[in-house]
Amino acid sequence: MHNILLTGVNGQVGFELRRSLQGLGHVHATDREQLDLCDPAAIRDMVRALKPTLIVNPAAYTAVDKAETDQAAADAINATAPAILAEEAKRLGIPLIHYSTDYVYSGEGSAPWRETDPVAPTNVYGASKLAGEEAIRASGCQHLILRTSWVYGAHGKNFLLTMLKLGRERDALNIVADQIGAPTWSRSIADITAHIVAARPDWQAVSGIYHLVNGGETSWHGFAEAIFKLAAARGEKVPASLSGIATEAYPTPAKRPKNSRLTLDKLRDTFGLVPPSWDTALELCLDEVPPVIQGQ
Ligand SMILES: NC(=O)C1=CN([C@@H]2O[C@H](COP(=O)(O)OP(=O)(O)OC[C@H]3O[C@@H](n4cnc5c(N)ncnc54)[C@H](OP(=O)(O)O)[C@@H]3O)[C@@H](O)[C@H]2O)C=CC1
Ligand SMILES: Cc1cn([C@H]2C[C@H](O)[C@@H](COP(=O)(O)OP(=O)(O)O[C@H]3O[C@@H](C)C(=O)[C@@H](O)[C@H]3O)O2)c(=O)[nH]c1=O
Ligand SMILES: [Mg+2]
Repeated sequence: MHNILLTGVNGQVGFELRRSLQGLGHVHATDREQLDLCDPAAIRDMVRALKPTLIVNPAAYTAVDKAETDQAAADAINATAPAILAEEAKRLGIPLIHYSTDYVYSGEGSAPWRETDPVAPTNVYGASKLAGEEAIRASGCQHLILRTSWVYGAHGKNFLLTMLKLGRERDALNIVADQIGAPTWSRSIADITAHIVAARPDWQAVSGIYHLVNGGETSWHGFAEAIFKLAAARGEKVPASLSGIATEAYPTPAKRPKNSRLTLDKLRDTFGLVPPSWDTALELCLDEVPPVIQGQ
């Protein structure tokens, strides 16, 4: 029976982890009020009082554009907090499961990234997440760093829910078509995390970085097309026009990688786990988002 310390329970992945980790032990789920990750002493006190057998840390500073002008906060939550969790995990001799991002890669080229490829983040958020990864590795604790991408779900702030809302409000949408990656359902991330824990791996032997995304690839424009196809089929209003545009035509404070393709070979070869394709996951997720039909 595990005694699991879970952070960021109100986030997309944290919300699903609370559900997926049940049955593996007691889940001590914390939100920002119960455990403020900007407070290193609070993190240490919490871990030392709870004496968990596993720490799972999906909490993060995820506002990519805001991070460009808010680096101190991004670093505190994405780099310093994981460093302290890792130090405490090392002291207790327990594993830490942490989440990272496709935004650690440069985005150059078109070949799918492998976990061993060089990293070169192009924005503050990506750099802060990379610093978190490095601190965990340097701590020497048993760890899984699960790099995911383009996370969405029925809860929280994400591209799926933004598209459904904009689709109701606007007749025309322009969406970037030259950033390629895998939209990933928060539930897929949580379920696969739970499968790994349930398999009781030799944590020392499996410690390292793994990609964990839904299968296949598309652009944000392709993702939006799939969302509106499914939304239209259930009677929701969708935009009359959906255009694919170049990244340069959608200026944002943070630079985003164009190539976010991530191979899943290591996850499959190590744990025998193969996440569903992104379009299958999207259909399953939409089943849980109630349709908004105007005039009803
Ligand atoms: N979202 C995405 O598209 C992607 C996410 N990832 C990574 O996956 C993981 C999960 O992301 P996701 O679930 O989408 O993130 P969310 O932004 O949905 O959730 C993050 C959670 O972290 C919490 N948090 C932020 N600051 C603090 C703090 N100081 N103390 C305690 N809690 C805090 C937030 O709390 P509050 O609700 O109070 O703000 C929120 O509940 C993260 O590591 C992220 O970097 C990787 C690739 C893509
Ligand atoms: C709303 C909107 C977005 N876009 C583009 C901007 C961007 O390139 C893409 C996605 O927009 P978002 O604001 O969701 O992007 P963003 O929040 O940067 O998403 C990223 O979040 C972090 C936390 C990660 O780790 C990444 O994997 C990735 O999911 O769509 C349009 O082209 N048109 C639009 O109308
Ligand atoms: Mg976002």
